[in-house]
Amino acid sequence: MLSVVDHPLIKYKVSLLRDKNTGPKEFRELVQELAMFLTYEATKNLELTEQVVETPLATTTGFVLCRKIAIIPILRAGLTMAEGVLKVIPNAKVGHIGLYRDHKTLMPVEYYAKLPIGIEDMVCIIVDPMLATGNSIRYTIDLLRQQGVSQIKVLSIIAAPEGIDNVLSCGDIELYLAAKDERLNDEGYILPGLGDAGDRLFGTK
Ligand SMILES: O=P(O)(O)OC[C@H]1O[C@H](OP(=O)(O)OP(=O)(O)O)[C@H](O)[C@@H]1O
Ligand SMILES: O=c1cc[nH]c(=O)[nH]1
Ligand SMILES: [Mg+2]
Repeated sequence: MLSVVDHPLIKYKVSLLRDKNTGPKEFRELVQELAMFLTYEATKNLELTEQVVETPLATTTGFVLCRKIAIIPILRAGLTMAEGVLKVIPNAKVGHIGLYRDHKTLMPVEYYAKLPIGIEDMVCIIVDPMLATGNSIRYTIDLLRQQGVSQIKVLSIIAAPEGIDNVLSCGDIELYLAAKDERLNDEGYILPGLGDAGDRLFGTK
């Protein structure tokens, strides 16, 4: 399932993010805000159970989420998105997956993984602002499935068509995007994209 979330504020904020003159402070704030918007859309179908709640005046029916949520940021750039998701779901667990792309093969290289105990029963939300070839997200989906996870949502800000096809071919995935771009360039960067998200977030270039 693919959803390119169509909203004027998302379009406006993605445009600011793309701008090469947007500095790291504003860039980080925009990534967090866009993650919050995508979370709102991606959590619309979460299951609830009823729970009695006492207001100061009466007893009424309230609701709680049926299942625990785990946010899975792909390092480094996913970390800032995770902060945005946590603002909306503060009790979520966080499982970190450290990946970098080999510049020649464009395949992900794992350097860290720490997942919450009991993750197999949680709804997992993978976050990474850039979906280029899709290999990093695909690797993370495979890793989660090996741990027994069955419900996976993916939030990404900008995606290339090649990466979208790659991720959707994993099957039984909900993919939420803020923008679908034109293509990848020869170095595997998204066009028009926004450049290197990790470097812009953390000032490493
Ligand atoms: O869809 P893919 O082709 O796999 O590319 C996307 C990945 O590339 C970037 O990470 P990068 O490897 O630059 O590492 P970084 O986040 O540490 O900068 C980005 O944050 C994604 O994780
Ligand atoms: O365009 C791209 C592709 C991968 N990673 C990025 O940060 N940007
Ligand atoms: Mg990465």
